[in-house]
Amino acid sequence: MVRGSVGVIFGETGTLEFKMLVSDSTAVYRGAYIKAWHETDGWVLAQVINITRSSESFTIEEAKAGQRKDKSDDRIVAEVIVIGTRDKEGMLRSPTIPFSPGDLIYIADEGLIRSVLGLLGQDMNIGLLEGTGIKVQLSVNSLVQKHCSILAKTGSGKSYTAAVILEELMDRDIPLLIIDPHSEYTSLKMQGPDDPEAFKKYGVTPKSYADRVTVYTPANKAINPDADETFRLNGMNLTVKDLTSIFPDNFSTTHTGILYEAIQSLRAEMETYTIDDIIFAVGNDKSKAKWSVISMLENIRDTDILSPNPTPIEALVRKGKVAILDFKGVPPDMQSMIVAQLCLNLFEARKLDRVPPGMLVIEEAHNYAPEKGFSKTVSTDILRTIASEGRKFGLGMMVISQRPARIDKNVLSQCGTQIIMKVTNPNDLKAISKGLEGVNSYVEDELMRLPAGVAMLVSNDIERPILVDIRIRRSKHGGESVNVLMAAQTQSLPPPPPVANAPPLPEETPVLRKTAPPLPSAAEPATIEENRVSAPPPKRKPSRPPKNDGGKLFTRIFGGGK
Ligand SMILES: Nc1ncnc2c1ncn2[C@@H]1O[C@H](COP(=O)(O)OP(=O)(O)OP(=O)(O)O)[C@@H](O)[C@H]1O
Repeated sequence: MVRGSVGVIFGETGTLEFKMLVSDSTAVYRGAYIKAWHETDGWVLAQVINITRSSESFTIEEAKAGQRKDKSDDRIVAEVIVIGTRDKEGMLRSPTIPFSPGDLIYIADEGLIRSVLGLLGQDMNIGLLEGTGIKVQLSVNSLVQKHCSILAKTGSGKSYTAAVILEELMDRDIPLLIIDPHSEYTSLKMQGPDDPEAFKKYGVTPKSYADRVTVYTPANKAINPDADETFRLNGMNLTVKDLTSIFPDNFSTTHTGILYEAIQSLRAEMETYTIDDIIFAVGNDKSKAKWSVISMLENIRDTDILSPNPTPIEALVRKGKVAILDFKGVPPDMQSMIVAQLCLNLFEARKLDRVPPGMLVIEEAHNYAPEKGFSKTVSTDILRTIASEGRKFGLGMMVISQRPARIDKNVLSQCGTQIIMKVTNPNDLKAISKGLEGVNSYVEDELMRLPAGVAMLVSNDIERPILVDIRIRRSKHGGESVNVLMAAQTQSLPPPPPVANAPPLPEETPVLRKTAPPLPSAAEPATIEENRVSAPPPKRKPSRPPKNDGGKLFTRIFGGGK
């Protein structure tokens, strides 16, 4: 065999595939990029998709001993698919006449791999082309403008990979707004543990992003003490649509009619009005149905998410800054409502250039933009709009989910870059391959076997799906799963249930009360925002005697009520 070659083409050949007799069992592996000289096209890039090894020459003695002395007769055969070559105009071409049996095969060099695959981006370092030392660098513009999805089954490395991309975007001062249902991204503030070898391998250094990241809680600091700020939506001059879109299933036509009349009368009377004013005005209605409307409005008011001092979108989306909306302690239907309102504000603000171009990151996207037939949420429409129109306004979206089959197809299909990690659920695999060009049964097979930390990258900018060994995070990873056994063995037991004659619990049990969070202690001075939120405007005279059960939503959020 000629020096440097790893095999020879043999048997029946085609223009898109051929077989190769491998000369050295360690020289090529499944997925390896190789090159073959083609008589008309020159060097052509190809990839090994399967390898088999066979031997019929060993003796019974060798088999009995479980050892073979001579393996030199083993026949190692690789199945190869042709990727192609770039012509003078830079177009990808594959040969039109078959490869020639007997021609030698070599390991492909970096230049050929980069140019043929289209790995010419110079921006974001997300890792290494699997099995090589070649850096995979994506274009920031393309990834942000044309949206991106990260899909994988749970525990395969979605949030790790997302954080790697977010770090790269932060290093380039791209504003980010992250919807974080499980407090996984707050650890961007912390530097990752030192692992010199891994950092050297991927060409990065550990880093904390604490100076860029602000964590917002739509609940309060008693529920989420790690948050930096509270997040509030506008509670002034709410329209019928604003209110009914919060919990659309609860408002019938009659309820909407009552609300409409009440708000009309308020508008005729005053320039600005609060939700308490609306409750008061609804109280003047003559019908019995008003009590249901009042109850629903009180439920909305009691969540505390509405405030006369809402968090401005301009504070969340700023050059070089990252806002994390940490949904810890916020019930799911409230989360969708908040995502809907927030994204509407974001889209409007971006259209009017009130905030800079940036990226909206949606974790657990199947909950906020579910596919028809799975569930319905108020946030789907605006997320669809951003997916289809965001690009025009420089508003990108990163969609992250463990259930690709359950995400709205209109949203998923708009993502120009797909990063897919291990997926085994057949419906999810089907959803992925349906939505992507260039994903065939070989690719589906590959997806089921991917090890943690390796992703398949499918992008408009890259000629065919590639596997990427995702780089180490610069910041600390926050999505570690809980070691149940260790927790059970080390954590102290919860206090025993109260005995019959035990004294009642104090009136304020901080974590459970949301409408009146405890005042901060002297050691922990409250921020201005906290004071603002914990002291709502004086309420008008109650429109009816308060109910003892505290309202349905309140009960749902906090369990049994008082
Ligand atoms: N590129 C990587 N390098 C090193 N470790 C990784 C990498 N990707 C994932 N991991 C490890 O794999 C584990 C699971 O990753 P991650 O938390 O990102 O999974 P996930 O898909 O987001 O899971 P979930 O759906 O439960 O949130 C983590 O403990 C992480 O440390």
